[in-house]
Amino acid sequence: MIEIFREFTFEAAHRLPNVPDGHKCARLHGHSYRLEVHVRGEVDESMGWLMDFADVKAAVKPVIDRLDHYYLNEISGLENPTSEVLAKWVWGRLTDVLPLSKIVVRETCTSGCVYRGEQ
Ligand SMILES: Nc1nc2c(c(=O)[nH]1)N=C([C@H](O)[C@H](O)COP(=O)(O)OP(=O)(O)OP(=O)(O)O)CN2
Ligand SMILES: [Zn+2]
Repeated sequence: MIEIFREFTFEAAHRLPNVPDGHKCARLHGHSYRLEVHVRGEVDESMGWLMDFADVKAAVKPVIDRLDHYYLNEISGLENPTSEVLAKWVWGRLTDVLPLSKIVVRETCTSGCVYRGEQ
């Protein structure tokens, strides 16, 4: 078993509607999000790879296109767009097309979320 990953970036705005009064994240703001999509499986011996990185990119493109330069709160399922909710949402959009092992969402250089599916 081996794991490969590809990293993506997108810009998006959000606010967190359920935080306590006065919390800064209740205000509209934006992030340069970074998204890692990890897939796992066996190496194809003749190719020497699990799958082509380009195929990972192609599978994730519709997800990035749905998020990039949007107001996340307006997207169905992202009404409360925390990193955790976003990671699960991405997993849900990709689980039928890629052998996922992990989704990593980074909101900032220092904060993010890792989702490994329901285990
Ligand atoms: N568990 C979570 N906590 C927070 C989330 C989240 O998605 N999950 N999101 C936020 C905000 O979106 C915020 O914009 C990012 O948080 P934070 O790292 O605290 O922001 P800063 O870069 O401004 O951090 P400072 O250390 O205050 O500079 C908040 N929490
Ligand atoms: Zn934020």
